[in-house]
Amino acid sequence: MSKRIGVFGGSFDPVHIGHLWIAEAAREHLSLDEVRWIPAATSPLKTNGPIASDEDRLQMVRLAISGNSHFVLDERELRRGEMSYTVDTMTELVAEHPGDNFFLIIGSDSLETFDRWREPKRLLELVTLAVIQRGGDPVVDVSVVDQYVDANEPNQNAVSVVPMPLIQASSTDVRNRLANGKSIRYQVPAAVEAYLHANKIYQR
Ligand SMILES: Nc1ncnc2c1ncn2[C@@H]1O[C@H](COP(=O)(O)OP(=O)(O)OP(=O)(O)O)[C@@H](O)[C@H]1O
Ligand SMILES: O=C(O)c1ccc[n+]([C@@H]2O[C@H](COP(=O)([O-])O)[C@@H](O)[C@H]2O)c1
Repeated sequence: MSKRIGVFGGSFDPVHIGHLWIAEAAREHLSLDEVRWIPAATSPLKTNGPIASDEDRLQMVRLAISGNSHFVLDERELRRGEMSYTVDTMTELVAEHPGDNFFLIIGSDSLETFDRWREPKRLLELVTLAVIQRGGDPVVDVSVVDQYVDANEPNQNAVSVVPMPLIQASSTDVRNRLANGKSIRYQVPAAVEAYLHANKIYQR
């Protein structure tokens, strides 16, 4: 039987409660069999690179998703290194899972930049975008993909918007709060909070 696989890429610098809620909402709404979490080495539009080390970001995602049998950690982008182009990752995954259906989970801010991603047209041949409206951002506008989708082609369902309460959590906010000695309790899972404090990550 073919599987429905969610792919959730991010810098996860660090992973926060918004990421977990988004992944779970997408899993439920789209009846996904699994959500594959893929920490990026360097996200192509964040060229300064992440602040925490690859190992720390990986470990925090590991802690965050532990206990959820639908969530899987996929280390391929960190192993590959350099710039993490999603089209490269999806080409590999689709070749490894012929016949399965892939859904790329992204926030509305990521969708807004989609025309600057590498090979967006080819990427849309490989996945359906599962978009989540981000709290504080303009209302999601899926028309950015229109230029890449031929209305006569079978792949018309390029985008699915996942309904869920708006969340304003962001990694930037978590990092800033830590740098200023503020509480991050309940903004990241307790195990991630303990890891950040124990290893003095993002703290001044
Ligand atoms: N609160 C949120 N609501 C909706 N989508 C989100 C939210 N937080 C993150 N995302 C999405 O999750 C994916 C991975 O996010 P990422 O790891 O870059 O964290 P971030 O919080 O966006 O980071 P930063 O604040 O440092 O830019 C992106 O597609 C992003 O749009
Ligand atoms: O492939 C691209 O060109 C591309 C451009 C921007 C972002 N992405 C991916 O989108 C995901 C979220 O990115 P970010 O910047 O919010 O961490 C992450 O997996 C990135 O690799 C991918």
